[in-house]
Parts: sequence; structure tokens; C-alpha cells
Amino acid sequence: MTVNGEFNHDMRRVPTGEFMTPSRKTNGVGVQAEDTKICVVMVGLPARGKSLIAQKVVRYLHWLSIKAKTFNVGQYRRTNTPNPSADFFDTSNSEGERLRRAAAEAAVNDMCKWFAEGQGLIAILDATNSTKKRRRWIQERCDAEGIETLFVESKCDDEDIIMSNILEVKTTSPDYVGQDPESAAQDFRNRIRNYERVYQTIDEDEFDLTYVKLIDVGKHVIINQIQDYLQSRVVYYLMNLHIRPRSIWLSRHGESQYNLNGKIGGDAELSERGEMYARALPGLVKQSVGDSRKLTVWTSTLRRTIATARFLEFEKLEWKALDELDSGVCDGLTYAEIEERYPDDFKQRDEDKYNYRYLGGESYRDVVIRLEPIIMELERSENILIVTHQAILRCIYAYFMNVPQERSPWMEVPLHTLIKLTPKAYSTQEERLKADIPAVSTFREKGSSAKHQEAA
Ligand SMILES: O=P(O)(O)OC[C@H]1O[C@@](CO)(OP(=O)(O)O)[C@@H](O)[C@@H]1O
Repeated sequence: MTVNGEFNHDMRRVPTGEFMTPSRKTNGVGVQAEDTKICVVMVGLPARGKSLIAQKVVRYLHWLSIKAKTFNVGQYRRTNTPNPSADFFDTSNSEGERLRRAAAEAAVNDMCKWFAEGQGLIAILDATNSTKKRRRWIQERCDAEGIETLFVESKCDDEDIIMSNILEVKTTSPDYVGQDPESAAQDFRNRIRNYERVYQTIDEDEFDLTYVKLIDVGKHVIINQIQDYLQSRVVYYLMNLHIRPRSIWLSRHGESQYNLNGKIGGDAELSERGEMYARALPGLVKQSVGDSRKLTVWTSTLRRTIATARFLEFEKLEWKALDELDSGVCDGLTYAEIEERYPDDFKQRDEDKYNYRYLGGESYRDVVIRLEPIIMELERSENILIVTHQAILRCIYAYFMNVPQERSPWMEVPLHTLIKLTPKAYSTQEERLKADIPAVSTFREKGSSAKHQEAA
């Protein structure tokens, strides 16, 4: 499959189904051919959000269990030139040119080694890669190693975006440690000027390259020669990114009758205290939002989340994909009953909770797959409040906070607590607001016997 096309801001809603072409072999995530190796080559002037995009792509791929790694040429360059002045980036400075080229070669060599050792499927080569000559060299080198290339150019002329990038990111860069932020920003602007002199945007001359051009972070997208499913998956993700400031709020439903009785799954009503939480939620949200922003509320299709959200005066959307992890034959049982009736399963789930699939039900890994469209939609959207379930919230939280799979199913997510996540350039900020309404704990620690827990 080859895809070419041009999208503007309003045309970005591409149906997910279009990208569901079956791959040759899948790893259980239903995503990729095992022999595919892709080098995502970032292209763009400094302060165009390349590192931010690279870091988001890697986080998304890890969440989907696709092994990926960023090779940042700047880090290699810092081993030979830790604190360069802007002149170092002047192309008439031959020593600077030589050292920069050496850093790029070292990064590409390490990347090829990483692929050859079978350590991953997608590498991100994070550098400016700002000339046609440099890009051709990378493509030829990758071709020779059987690695596909996907060039991702971030082109941005919006002064506000560039300035905030310069200030927020670059003044905290290791190149400027201990320097006065003002002179660091000035030096960085000079460095950009040196790059601008030689910068060549990807154009028709490079028609044979596989590329995506992101103009003003998602306002306009041009794609060329997309070759296969995994590439199109990355491109689709990139098409959905935006950097407008926003927050995402997460809450579990109020305490349910099942929670009170220690039963899992089901479609129970709220308990009395759960009902109190539903009534308190609009105030809690107001306090956390702090201004008159309009949110959109997403719930699952189960009664306990819909009831919890019903007093919120915002537009609401119910998603089947947000329903709780399906516990199959264990639905409606307590953990103690599961341990009694299915002791082997109980043990297996403890040993590998992420991959354990309930008989006739789901695993956390399955949940992540069905949540992928939710993540895409979240990336596209602005201020969203999600009222959902313990397992679902863990998976969404893991995506934003980069929590590894061994840990995410064991995270404690208390009832009657509102979590606010605010994506920033290099991390996600978190705030928690607890309602003063008691609730049972539905958390069971790894390795603890449920029978014992209940007896206690
Ligand atoms: O994966 P574990 O830790 O069992 O948690 C998921 C469980 O959380 C529960 C509560 O114990 O979800 P919910 O928030 O919908 O009430 C169960 O229904 C569900 O099976």
C-alpha cells in the first residue's frame, strides 16, 4: 500500500479502519511484521518541536508494546563538543562540520547495531537532518542495512510556537547548563540562524522518499509514499498531534454496590457514598479547572460511570471502549471466590497481570488495544474529563505518564479522587484532588491472598 496525500486542518479525521490492513506476522498487539525495521528521521530547524514529537512517538509505541528508541545526535555531539557556541554550527566552520558529521555517523552506527541485535522495530533519529545531502546519506545507509526510512519534517513559522520552544526547552538544554537564560536564548537564536542558511525543506526533488511534513504542528499535513501498515500507524498518530494547552481529567466512578461487596465486573448501581461522590463531582471539577473552560465528559456505557457523570453540565459521550476490563467467567465474583474456584488462574494473574487474560474475558494487553482509538481521539481533543473504571484508568494513565507494563496493572487508583493531567513539553504534570467522601479500597496487592484479605 502506498499512500500519498495532503491534508489540511479540517480533513484530518481519517477513519481508523483505513489503517487496519492485516500485517504478515503480528506480535499479539496486532500491529507489525516482526521483520520490519523503520528509522523515523526527524527533519527541521532547531526549536520546531522535533524532540517533543520524537519522545511522544516513542511513548505511544512503548504503550503499544512496540520496541522503539530515540537516537539523539545532539547527545553524541556533546561527547566531542559539550558546550558549543553558535559559531560551531556555522557551515563555513569546517571543524564544526567535521565534528557534527562524526556525531551523526556515531548515532547512525549505534542505531544500525541496535537493529542488527534485534533490540527493536522503530528507531527515531533525532537531529535537524536539514540538507538533502544529509537525508540522502541516511537513506542510502539505511537501505544498505534493510531498514525502511520515514522522514518526518516539522515545519513551523509561527513565531509564538518557536519562541515558547526556545524559552521552555532550550534554556533547559544540557548545552546551556548554568548559563544565564537570556544569553542562552540569544545564542540559541544565532544557532538557528546558522541552520537557516543551509536548511532545505523536503520538496519534489525527494519524491522517492517516504515522508510526512507537519506544518505548524498538525494544521497542515503532507504525506508521501507511505509503504506499509506500521508506517501508516505512526503517520496517523502524528496527524493527530497538537500542542494547544489543555488538560485531561480522570476519575473512577463513585463507589458501586459491587465495590462495597468486593465483587468485580458487573453493571451495578452506585452505593450511597458513590451517589454522594456523583453530587460532589461538579464542585470538585470546578475547583480543579479553575476557569470557565468547557470540558467534554466521556463515560463508559456502564451504569456506574453514567450515574457518576450525570450532574456535570457539559456535553457527554458514552464509549463502549471505556467499559471495564471484561473478567469473563469471574464476572460478579470476589477475589476470594476467584482464588477458591480458579486457584491456578489466580496465581497466573498475579505472576503476569498485564498479559493474563480472564477465561472468556480480557487482559490488560487486550484493553490497551481497544483503547487505542480513545488515545488518538484524546490527542486530537482539548479538555476532556473521563469517568471510567479502575483497569481502564490505569491504562490511560500509563500512556500519559509512561508507566511500564509490569507496573501499570498494580497502580493504586483510589475511588472518589479526581486526577488532572497536563501535558507539558517533556513530561505530564499531575494533580490529585480527593473528595472528602470515604470509599472502600478495591486495591489488592500483588502476592496477597484474597481469602486472607477478606478474613482480615
Ligand atoms: O485488574 P484489577 O486490579 O483486578 O482491577 C480491575 C477491577 O476493578 C474493578 C473494581 O474492583 O473495577 P470498577 O472500577 O469498575 O469497579 C473491577 O470491576 C475490575 O475487575
